[in-house]
Amino acid sequence: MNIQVLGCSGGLSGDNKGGSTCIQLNHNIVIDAGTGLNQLSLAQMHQIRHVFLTHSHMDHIAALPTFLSNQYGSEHLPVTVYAQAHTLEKLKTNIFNGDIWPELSSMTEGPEAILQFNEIHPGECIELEGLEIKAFAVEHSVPTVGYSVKSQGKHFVFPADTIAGTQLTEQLNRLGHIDTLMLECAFPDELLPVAEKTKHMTPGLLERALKSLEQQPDELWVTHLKPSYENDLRETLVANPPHKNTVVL
Ligand SMILES: Nc1ncnc2c1ncn2[C@@H]1O[C@@H]2COP(=O)(O)O[C@H]2[C@H]1O
Repeated sequence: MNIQVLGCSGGLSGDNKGGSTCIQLNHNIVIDAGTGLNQLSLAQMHQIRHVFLTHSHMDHIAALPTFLSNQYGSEHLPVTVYAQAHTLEKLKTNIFNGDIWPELSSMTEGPEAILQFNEIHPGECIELEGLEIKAFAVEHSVPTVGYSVKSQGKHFVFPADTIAGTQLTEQLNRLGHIDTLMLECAFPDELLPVAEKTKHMTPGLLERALKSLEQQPDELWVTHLKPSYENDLRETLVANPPHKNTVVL
């Protein structure tokens, strides 16, 4: 498994590195379609056939409409977008509605058929090209799933945007040994009330979530730092790493 984090910022980062959430699992599968997707060349974008969405928030879908339009002319159509019913419905109603962007999800015949939606349910496992991709429900401000990805004996887990709590602990414990856990940390501890309201992590909550696990992952990737607090969060996480193998992305 050669995972590439194309973007993992919790917003518009104001630098030229990465972008918002997009994780490439192999040459044709990504999780989320944030602006990090723009790290790929056009030829690489044409290879992408499967997009697994965690939830409907803009920083996770921002590049999806323009990415799909880039697919005209690609040889490998359609692109399948996997998401929960809530996310698919919001995309149809608010994005692919003929006003903001063409109604791509209704164009199912002929050369315009570049997109198909595939509803997924928490607990469902999809096998694609030697990867086992399993969705699991997490607690966020809109219906959200994380993904567990197994391939070649390795286990990568991305709980997406979420807050520490019983649901996250139970889901992660159920998944067994994790090689790489990619957990978010959006706000500093001083903004705990905002984190609680928006269902995100702070360094303190991240530490609490890790301590609640029956088994520690081999390594922790920390993501989704909100740009306004990024420097502060990096300092805190480097000074007090929540795990012995912590990488702050
Ligand atoms: N009360 C709030 N205070 C600060 N930021 C907020 C508030 N509500 C929503 N947001 C922002 O809106 C964003 C929506 O996407 P996120 O959940 O990633 O993160 C959220 C926050 O960055």
